[in-house]
Parts: sequence; C-alpha cells; structure tokens
Amino acid sequence: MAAANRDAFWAPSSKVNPDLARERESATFDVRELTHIIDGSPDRTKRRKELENLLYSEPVFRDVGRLSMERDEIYEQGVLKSIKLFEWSRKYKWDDDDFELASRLANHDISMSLQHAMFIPAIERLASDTQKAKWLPRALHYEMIGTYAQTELGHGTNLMELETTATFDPERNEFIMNSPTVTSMKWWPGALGKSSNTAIVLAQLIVKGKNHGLHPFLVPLRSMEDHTPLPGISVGDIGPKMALNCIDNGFLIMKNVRIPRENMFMKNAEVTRDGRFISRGVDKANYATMVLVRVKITRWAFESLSDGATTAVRYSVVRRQSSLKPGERELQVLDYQSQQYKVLPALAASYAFLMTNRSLHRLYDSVHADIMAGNTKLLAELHCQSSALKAYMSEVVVQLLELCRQACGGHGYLASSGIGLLCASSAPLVTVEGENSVLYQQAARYLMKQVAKAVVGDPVASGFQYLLTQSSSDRPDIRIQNLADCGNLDTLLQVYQRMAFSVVTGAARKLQMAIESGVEQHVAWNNNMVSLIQAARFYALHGIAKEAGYFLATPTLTPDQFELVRAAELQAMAKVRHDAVPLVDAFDLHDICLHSALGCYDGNVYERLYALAQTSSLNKTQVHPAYYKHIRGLVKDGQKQLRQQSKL
Ligand SMILES: CCCCCCCCCC/C=C\CCCC(=O)SCCNC(=O)CCNC(=O)[C@H](O)C(C)(C)COP(=O)(O)OP(=O)(O)OC[C@H]1O[C@@H](n2cnc3c(N)ncnc32)[C@H](O)[C@@H]1OP(=O)(O)O
Ligand SMILES: Cc1cc2nc3c(=O)[nH]c(=O)nc-3n(C[C@H](O)[C@H](O)[C@H](O)COP(=O)(O)OP(=O)(O)OC[C@H]3O[C@@H](n4cnc5c(N)ncnc54)[C@H](O)[C@@H]3O)c2cc1C
Repeated sequence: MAAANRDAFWAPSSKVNPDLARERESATFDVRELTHIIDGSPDRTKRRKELENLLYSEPVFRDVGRLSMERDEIYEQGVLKSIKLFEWSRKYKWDDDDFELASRLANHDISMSLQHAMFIPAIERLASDTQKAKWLPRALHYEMIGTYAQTELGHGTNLMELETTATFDPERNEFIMNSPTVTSMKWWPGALGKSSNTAIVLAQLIVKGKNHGLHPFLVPLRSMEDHTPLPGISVGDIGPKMALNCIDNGFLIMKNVRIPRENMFMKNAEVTRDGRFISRGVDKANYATMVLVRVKITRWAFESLSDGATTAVRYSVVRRQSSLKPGERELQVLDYQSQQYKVLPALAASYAFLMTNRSLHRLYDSVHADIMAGNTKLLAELHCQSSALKAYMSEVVVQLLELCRQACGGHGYLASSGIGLLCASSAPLVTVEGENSVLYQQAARYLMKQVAKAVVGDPVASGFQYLLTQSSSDRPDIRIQNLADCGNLDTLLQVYQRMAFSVVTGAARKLQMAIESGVEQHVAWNNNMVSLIQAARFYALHGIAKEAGYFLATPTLTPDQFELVRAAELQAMAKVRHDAVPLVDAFDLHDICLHSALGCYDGNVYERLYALAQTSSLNKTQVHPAYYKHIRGLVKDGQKQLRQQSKL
C-alpha cells in the first residue's frame, strides 16, 4: 500500500458506526476521567499523547504494509523502530517509564527490545559500582547493543544444569568462555542473532578446577568496527517463530573465547587476581533481572488483554448477526449472553490485571530498593508473588485472548483483525522468564513454608495472613444469602481466602502425609505437583464460576451459594455490557497501536477490512503469475478432455 494510502488508512473517520456511537452516548461515567486513572494521572495521559504524536509521525510506526512483509523486512523494520526509540531516548533523555511507554506504543515490536528490558537492567543490578561506571554509559549511548544470554539449547528451566563454562586463567588474568557441547550453545536470547555486539552470558564459573555455580559475564560478540563475529564466536538467528519475528532470537557458540577477569559481574561475587573466589550478597541475587522481567510481564499481560478486549467489544457491538425473534432486526452480537461470556471476562480481567501489576510493581520497587541497600529480607516473598502472578496472568491472558478471537468469527481469523497476531505475540508469555508450571512451583514452595509457620503459630509473610485468619471448619460458614451479598467485595475476598486456605493447607497436608509415609521429599513433591500448582494459582465472580470445583470441593461455598454466585456473575455481565464500549474506550488505544480493522475507533469495520485486503500481495495483479505457470495448463487440459468426451 503506498505511503499516502497508508496514512489515509489509520486517519480517524468523522463517520462513526451508529451502533458504536449510540453505545458511547449512553456511557454512565466520564471516560476521560477513567483514562487518567488507567494512565496513572492526567499528566501521564498528556505524556502518552505526546509520545503517540512523536511515534506515529514516523511512517515506520504506522506499518500497515506489515501484513505482507517478508521476515527480513520485518526484522529491518524492527531494527529501525529500535533505533528511532533509542535516538529519541538519548535526545529527549527519557526515563524508564517513558521508554517503556514508547515501547508499548510500538507494541514492543522492536528488534532490540532486550537492550532496555534486560541488558541495561542486568548491568544496573549485577555489576559492581566500578563496572557500572564503565559499562552503563556504553549501553545507554548504544555503543554496546546487548542481550541476556542464559537459556541454552539443552536447558532453559534448570539453571543449575546450564553447561556454558567460564574458566579462570590466572596466567593471563582472563576467563575462557566455552560451549562444551551442542546442547550448551546459547539458544533463544532476543537480539542475539544479528543485532547485538555484546552479551551478558550466564556460565558455570570454574576456578582451579572447582565449579562455583552460575555467574554473569560480559562477553563481546561482534567487532565494534564492522560487526563481524569476534574470534571463537559463532552466532546467528534461530529461525522464524509464531510471531515476534522482528526479534532476532539467536544462538551463540563460544570456543575458547577470552575475556578480561574484570568482565565477570562482580556485585554479588568475584574472582581475585590470585584466583580466590569471593561470594557477596544472597545466593540468588544474580537472579534479580529475572524477577524484574516477571514484573514487566504482568504489565505486558494487561496491555495485550486490553488490546484484545477493545477489539472484541467494539466489533461485537458493530457486528449484527441473526435475530432472537424472526422478522426482528438482527441483534448486535454482544447482546447474546454467550458473547458476553466470551468477551467480558477479558474486559474485567484487563482492569483487574492493571491494578494487580501496579500493586506488584510497588512491592518490587520497595524490595529492590531494600536489596540495593543490602537488605534481602523480602526477596523470597517478592520471588513468590512475581512468580505466581507472572504465571497466572500470562496463562489467563493467553486463554482470554483466544476467546476474544473466537468471538470475532471468521474475521477474527484475518491478519487484518490484529487479534491473531496479538494471540501469537502474547503466547510466549507463559514460557519466557520462567515457564509457568515451574514458577507456580516456586510460589508453592514458599506457600508451604508459610503453612509450616502458620501451623506452629509463627508470624507469616504479609500477603499470607489468611493462613492465620481462616478457620479450618469443614462446613461453609460464609454469609452469602442473596445476590447483593455476591457483589460485596469483602465477602468475595473472604470466599477466595477461605478457598485458598483450604487448597493450600490441603496441598500441604497431602505433601506431609506422603513424606510421613516414607516417600522421599522430591517424589512426594512430584506426586502432588498439580495440587501444589493449584495452591499457587486464582479474579472475582468469574474466577469462582470458572473454578467451581475448588469452591465446592472445599468447605467454602454450598451448592446453593455457588448458584447465587453464578446468577450474580450473569447479572454483573449484563450490567457491564451496558458500559462495555466506554470501558474499552477508556484504554484510549490509538488505532495505530491497536492495529485492527475490527477494533478501530470509528467502527467502520467493513470499509477497513476491504481496504486492507487491497494490500494483500496476491492482489498486485488481477491474474496471478501462478495462473500462467500452473492453472492455465490445468484448465486447457480439462477443456480438451471434455471436447474429446463429447465426440465419443
Ligand atoms: C503487547 C504485546 C506483549 C508481548 C510482549 C513481547 C514478549 C517478548 C518476549 C521476550 C521478553 C523477555 C525476554 C525473556 C527472557 C528470558 O526468558 S531470560 C531466561 C529466563 N529463564 C528463567 O526464568 C529460568 C527459570 N528457572 C529458574 O529461575 C530456576 O532454575 C528455578 C527457580 C526454577 C530453580 O532455581 P534453583 O536455584 O535451580 O533451585 P531452587 O532450589 O528451586 O531455588 C533455590 C532457592 O532460591 C530461591 N530462588 C529461586 N529463584 C529466585 C529468584 N529469581 N529470586 C529470589 N529467590 C529465588 C528459591 O525460592 C529457593 O529458595 P529456598 O531454598 O526455598 O529458600
Ligand atoms: C519468545 C522467547 C524469547 C526468549 N528470550 C530469551 C532471552 O532473551 N534470554 C534467555 O536466556 N532466554 C530466552 N528465552 C528462553 C526462555 O527463557 C525458555 O524457553 C524458558 O525458560 C523455558 O525453558 P525451555 O524452553 O528450555 O523449556 P524446558 O525448561 O525444557 O521445559 C519444557 C517443558 O517441560 C516442563 N517442565 C520443565 N521443567 C519442569 C519442572 N521443574 N516441573 C514441571 N514441568 C517442567 C514444562 O511443561 C516446560 O514447558 C526466550 C524464549 C522465547 C519463547
């Protein structure tokens, strides 16, 4: 599509779909006021608009042509977007919030996303003051383009078994980096394949033949002159993925690559000139970057889900299909209760996840400040909360986005709906930064420790007081006698706390019984893994309806109470349905950011679907070359055979 058409494509139309317009006229609240709450403040809304104007004045960020691009073009476009953001960040001295916001407005569709997502944060968290003074300016001025290379072909979850080695050579005061086996090659790190010239490599530290465990090392990968791989370095792209194809996730093989001793990150440990290993800080302090990204992922979960909810809600009020009564006008599909059941949980969860991310980020900022000051007391609780919430929110996002896609019928399956790409881009959130089942277990491990403390009356962590407040009565005793009770948040909180108490203590009891029966701890753990993972998972009415089993199989709700909750859920959906459009409008997503013919603000869905169809590469010619090469012969043969048959 020519640049001019591209500009026209996203320009908001004065003609708004009448159904959509009517929904907006009947809003029961001030949409702009809610937008300010979502952004954080009126100033943050203003700031977002400024950044939207900046980014969307650049053709590369309006990329309608994206739908029919080859991977190389997609990668190069992602590089160009990265460079633009980096140049603006340096020129306008953006802080982390501005950079993260700009990255979001670009849909995180930037090849070198790891520079700010992990590389710079890892230097800030894992380097000594001397190393920060040396490396941070080079990373912030983008001389060093970096990645975080931890995962290997053979291991992603089990860090203890990573095989890359860093062997100290006291003769030359260097570390020798090696990928000793095929499974040891680094595999997956973002921007590793073609973009990065430097990597933070996690490797087993070997000093005088002794393995001191996993430590981070700064490893130059490519020449700062001509970007060719340095001696001993073999690096490249691991191939196309389901989505996120602007990112060159790569492989790295190191053969006797020598780096100075000073390139070992030394905030938490060091090797002295004479080869002595000194450990500082807590054992898991080197895992700090992963905790930060897990918190970021809860923000990305909100962003993805609010995108999906906006598209599905707007399309569901524009789309009319079938009638409840013959002869009546076709219904807006959002008036079908089944459609509400598909789409409104995504809307509700978007708001819940926004608030949850904010709360988790506050905990992170507080604990991170403590850790930087040497106080690691709350690190374990932060690890538990960030693990459980990253796992739960990414799992729910993937499920609800798929429901949003299904709710858009056939058009939801078109790339121009934007929702398929959204599903595919968000899919890896259940895997990256710790696969969900593994992170749930990390949370469960911490939960079991809290139960052990609660049982003997010792104080438990602040987020787990319900382990002390809930009675272990084996009969439901929560007051839910009518629909109004189901709308009382304190009552719902009590329902969840009672269920959580029962599931968590139930898992602990099963685990304890297994161990007391003589089964070894790790076998008992594996045999009870599903219960433990469930103990680490749970949002209000819909959450209860969806997880009925846990609320009915534990002394939490009676069947009658559960039916009241179900009725209250459907009543709440009918209520939310009235304001569904204003609630998604409040996310205030620019059409370019939403990138969807179905979710565009003016609701001119059909005109936009048709306009985008014109950009299909197959429509470059009326008759595709494949006709001349293949189809014509087939038709001519068919005609010939028919003529011959008619003569018989
Ligand atoms: C809008 C569109 C949206 C789309 C957005 C785009 C998406 C872009 C995708 C890319 C984005 C980001 C890049 C992703 C980068 C990565 O994936 S980096 C690699 C991530 N890898 C991992 O997370 C590895 C997971 N594995 C582990 O963390 C550990 O192996 C595991 C925790 C599972 C086990 O740790 P071990 O040390 O091996 O053993 P344990 O005994 O379980 O733990 C020992 C104790 O340490 C505590 N612990 C563990 N981890 C941490 C931590 N991070 N912080 C603090 N404490 C930790 C653990 O609780 C144990 O403590 P205890 O002994 O119980 O007291
Ligand atoms: C888009 C994307 C970007 C990435 N970016 C980076 C990056 O920048 N840097 C980096 O270092 N890595 C990166 N990764 C790698 C990512 O961190 C790993 O994929 C992740 O840690 C999981 O490891 P794995 O793929 O080896 O799966 P494995 O650890 O092999 O697990 C495979 C499956 O086995 C099961 N499983 C494994 N262990 C357990 C267990 N203990 N209990 C129960 N079940 C278990 C789970 O079902 C899991 O899905 C990226 C991955 C993706 C998809």
